[in-house]
Amino acid sequence: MTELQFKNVSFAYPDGTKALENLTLTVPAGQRLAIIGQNGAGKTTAVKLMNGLLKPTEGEVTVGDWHTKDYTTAQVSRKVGYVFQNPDDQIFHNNVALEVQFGPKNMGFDSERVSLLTDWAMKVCGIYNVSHENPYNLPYSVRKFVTIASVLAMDSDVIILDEPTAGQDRVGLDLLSKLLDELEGKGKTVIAITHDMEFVTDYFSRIVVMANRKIIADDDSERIFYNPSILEESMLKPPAVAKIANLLGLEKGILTKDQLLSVLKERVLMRG
Ligand SMILES: Nc1ncnc2c1ncn2[C@@H]1O[C@H](COP(=O)(O)OP(=O)(O)OP(=O)(O)O)[C@@H](O)[C@H]1O
Repeated sequence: MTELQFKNVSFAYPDGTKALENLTLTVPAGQRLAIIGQNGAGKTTAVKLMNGLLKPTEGEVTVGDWHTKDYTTAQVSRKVGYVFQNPDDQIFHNNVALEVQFGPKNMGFDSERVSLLTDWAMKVCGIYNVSHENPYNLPYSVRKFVTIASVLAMDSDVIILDEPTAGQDRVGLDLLSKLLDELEGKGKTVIAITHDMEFVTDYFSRIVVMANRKIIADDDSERIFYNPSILEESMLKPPAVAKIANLLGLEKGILTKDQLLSVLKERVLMRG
């Protein structure tokens, strides 16, 4: 199992744009972590450093006992899979099964392992029944699951999901929820970048907030979404449930629909 570490990491793009300043972060193996923050805060840059697509300008990024700067992107991505925000940046086969098989085949896995991983990945991503389709004949939301399956099939210890809920309806969200449980059961680390605050509060116990190239908070959702200074600095909007609870003058810490309902029911019962 693979721990990820950033030690005093800064990064500037070749044109001189400073995207990250002095990030220090440890993600233990098997953890589920959400990275949130305004546009341009540095989230995508940070995860590209995790899977070796980018190398730190200063500081160290380690994946297990590897310093990413000593390894190629192909080598690091065997340990840290990255599902891009836009599936169309990632799909290049004209058949779903071929697309999902490509990674494990390319990694030299034997044919039995390729077939087991491909079948498992297509099933958990709900695309088994479209395995013979051209991905480009499928809706965006399903293409996104094709790219998730392609990364899962490579069996990396760490999986990064960039905006997984974008364009997903209730069916897609249910699938994602089951997928997260499945990955947790397998001991995989899952790191999601997202602007979907309901998704964060429903599924992630650890949240890293980025603003202006830095990590400004690393905590649970209650301490983040009920902390006005973090919300102001990051310009984040709390989930709708927290806003409603606030308007109703309910106690702090309510973040999910279930929590809200149970507090409201309790109050109704107390009145009755
Ligand atoms: N290839 C690039 N060349 C130069 N600057 C870049 C490049 N990619 C990103 N940047 C800049 O780096 C900074 C951090 O961008 P990044 O994409 O990491 O932010 P983000 O938090 O992921 O934003 P978003 O939520 O919009 O995806 C921004 O100022 C962005 O304009």
